[in-house]
Amino acid sequence: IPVPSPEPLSEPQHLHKLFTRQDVQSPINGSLPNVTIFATGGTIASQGSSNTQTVGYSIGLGVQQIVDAVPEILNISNIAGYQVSNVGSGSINETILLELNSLITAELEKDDIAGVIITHGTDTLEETAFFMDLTIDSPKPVICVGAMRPATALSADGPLNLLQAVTLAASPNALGRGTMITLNDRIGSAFYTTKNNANSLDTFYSTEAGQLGFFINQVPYFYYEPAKPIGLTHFDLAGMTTLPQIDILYAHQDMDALLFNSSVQNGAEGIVYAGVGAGGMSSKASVAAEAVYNETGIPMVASHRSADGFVPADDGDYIIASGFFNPQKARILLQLAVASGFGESEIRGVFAESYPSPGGGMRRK
Ligand SMILES: NC(=O)C[C@H](N)C(=O)O
Repeated sequence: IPVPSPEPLSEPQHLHKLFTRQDVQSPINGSLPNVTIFATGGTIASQGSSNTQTVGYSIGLGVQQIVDAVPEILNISNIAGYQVSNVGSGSINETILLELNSLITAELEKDDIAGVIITHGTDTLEETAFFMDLTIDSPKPVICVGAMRPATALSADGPLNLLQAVTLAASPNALGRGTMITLNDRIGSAFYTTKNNANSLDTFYSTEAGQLGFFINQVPYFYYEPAKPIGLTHFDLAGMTTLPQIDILYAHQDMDALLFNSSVQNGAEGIVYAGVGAGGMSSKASVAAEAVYNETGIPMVASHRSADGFVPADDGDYIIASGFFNPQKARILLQLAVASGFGESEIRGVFAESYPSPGGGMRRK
């Protein structure tokens, strides 16, 4: 198949409204719901040099091309699109998150909008989805979608994923469920869903609390009535233009004790560490972490490097337990809490609310 050679875009290109409903070839159908797509890049916007290339491809498709590849979506919705960025999701940053938040908030306030979609690389999609779940206060659906194969690949998954995302965003059944992640027929909760496999199509398969529903012949089927996760804290980002630096440190055998100091010296205002087991680290790193905490008072959150699991409240520890949150989600939560000016006990409360923690706090000092 002929493949154009796209110019990879390395820098985010913000706020280009590429098309409106009027620009789309088919006339606006007043009986269809309106859905707006916010495109950020990722594999769903990528092309390879052949139809068998599934690694090492380049980002280069804009939102208009992504939509043009799935004309069927115009049978179920009127579509508008914004190109917010066109980057691999490892390059999504606070600027893009804040822009997405304010654009989506404004879009969902419009009476004639049924829901919105974020097209996104899958690598960090769960972070953006979690961020939106915590910061967008609307019953209308926010659907995050991506692809694991580039658009040029044999059996590319992006087109059907997009069709399902649009179906979901336009579905009355999706109301009141917060931000969702959809990929490969599955509908997952942004609060709990995690990327599980670096390469396979079913990467957002999650075994525990994350699964909300499934597409059956492109009809979204939900297992439960609309519900919000226990402990979801809403953060109001009005007027916020930056977010604090929160670092993630990865624990391992013989973990370097200086990592905590380096983070703080580089400007971190909070640290999450991906602990061994249920939030552990080497004794020398532990001594260093506590010294940094005593000196700076910055919040430190223990998560787990294992793919799944739980870090329990440890009464008496200065460290805040992440509960069910993996390191990348704990980082988003800590970032929003620090950005909101929360003190340590409030931050502790925000984490503790999402898991069983008798007494509500863990810190004795
Ligand atoms: N499947 C993907 O979308 C991966 C891609 N590297 C990303 O932007 O996250």
